[in-house]
Amino acid sequence: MMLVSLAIRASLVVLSITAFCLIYNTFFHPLAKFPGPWYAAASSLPLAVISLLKREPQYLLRITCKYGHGGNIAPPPPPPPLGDKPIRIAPTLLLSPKSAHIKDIYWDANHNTESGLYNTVMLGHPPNIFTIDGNEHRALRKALGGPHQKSDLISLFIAKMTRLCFGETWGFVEKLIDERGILRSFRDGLVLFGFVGRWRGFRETLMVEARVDGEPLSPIRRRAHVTILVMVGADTTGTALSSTPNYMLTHPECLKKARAEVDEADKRGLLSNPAQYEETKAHLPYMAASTKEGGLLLRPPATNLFGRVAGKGGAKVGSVWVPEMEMTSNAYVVQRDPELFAPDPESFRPERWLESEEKSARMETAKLVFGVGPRVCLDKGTAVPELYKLFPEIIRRYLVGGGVAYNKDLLVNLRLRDEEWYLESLAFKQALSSMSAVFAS
Ligand code: HEM
Repeated sequence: MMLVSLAIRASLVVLSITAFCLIYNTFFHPLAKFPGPWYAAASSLPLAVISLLKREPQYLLRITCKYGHGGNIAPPPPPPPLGDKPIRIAPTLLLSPKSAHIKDIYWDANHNTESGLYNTVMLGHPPNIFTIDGNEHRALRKALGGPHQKSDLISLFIAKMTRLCFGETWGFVEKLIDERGILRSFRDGLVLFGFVGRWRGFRETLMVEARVDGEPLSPIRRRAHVTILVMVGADTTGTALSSTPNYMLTHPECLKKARAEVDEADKRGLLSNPAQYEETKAHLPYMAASTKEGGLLLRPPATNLFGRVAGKGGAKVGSVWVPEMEMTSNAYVVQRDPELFAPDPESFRPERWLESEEKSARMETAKLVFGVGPRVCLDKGTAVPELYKLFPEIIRRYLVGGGVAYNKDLLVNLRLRDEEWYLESLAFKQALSSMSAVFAS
């Protein structure tokens, strides 16, 4: 009996606290005046559930069209304008739909504190590059960044694909495996990562914060950072790499154009082996435009909510003053702004990048795919060249055909285009391995 009455009392306390929070969040919170769905204002749980259902980018796009004009108006027929006012997508979080506001949120050092959205422990124990602030963050970027040589990897990838597709095995020894299942675990964890980050109550009350102390680059921290780099670098780049072929395969006319361009440049001797970043930019404009359009614009691999906390005194986002709360933008939303990408913000149309330099420059300002400001992607400088180099090489070496539903199940059928090139590269590799055998003995 006593237990029952205790349970009833506990339930009443929980209910009262919940009711208080809902009422406070909806009517008395500093962000109460900002438009947005009522349930988003009341609790952060709906956003967490939407993330769990894997519908967040589409949801954000829909509600920015509906509420981003400063009021609750019905969206006009397509393409609906995004509006230019920040909207409330969780009790303490505002989302700005306008690309013009990206600089207001991400560039000002005064707002360079990352919001609680990052505190999920999924990207390793804090403090890590995503959670530390100020000078320590700057020093860590310097230590973790640095020049990389990716051309060798492109050649290696082409060689591996050739071997895989044309008779030889991958071979465990050469480690073409997901070492210790790191990427699989990362991907498996993403759903929870998104859920925990968005549901503030869970994050702040139920999560036990684990901290690893010591110097920024102590051995244990260094290992944690390397794991972060592998996780955040490989899956994003892989997604961007597969999105462009995905679009190309479903738009055969684009694939044909790209192939003609690559063949022509190849015939004129303009491409090294493998094609270099500068060569793609200079001689393969259509190919470059397709990479920008598919893997980076329409399917930004990181459509996360990269929240910042407005610093002391608040932040001016466009014409709106935001109090000292969390604010964010979203690549999937701003990169579909009909004002910049009209008349077809949803279509895969690489030609839009080739219409005029002025238009292209304007569209570039909407790109949030790698983040912006002091926390811009650490390895953007090598991820972009990698994208520009690999796909022309695949087109150059293989005939690509296949069917698609979704990147996850993208099946590609590669057929060798140039038998002679394959035999030559095989002979070259054999010569190399006998040479190394000689050196080893
Ligand atoms: C197409 C590929 C990639 C995309 C789309 C991408 C996207 C992003 C985005 C949007 C951010 C900003 C997050 C924020 O505002 O907090 C970011 C940060 C970061 N990225 Fe990337 N990334 C890519 C490749 C890579 C690679 C290859 C690496 C390294 C191996 C890497 C390492 C990092 C790190 C360490 C940060 C945190 C930087 C900081 O907070 O100072 N990324 N990335």
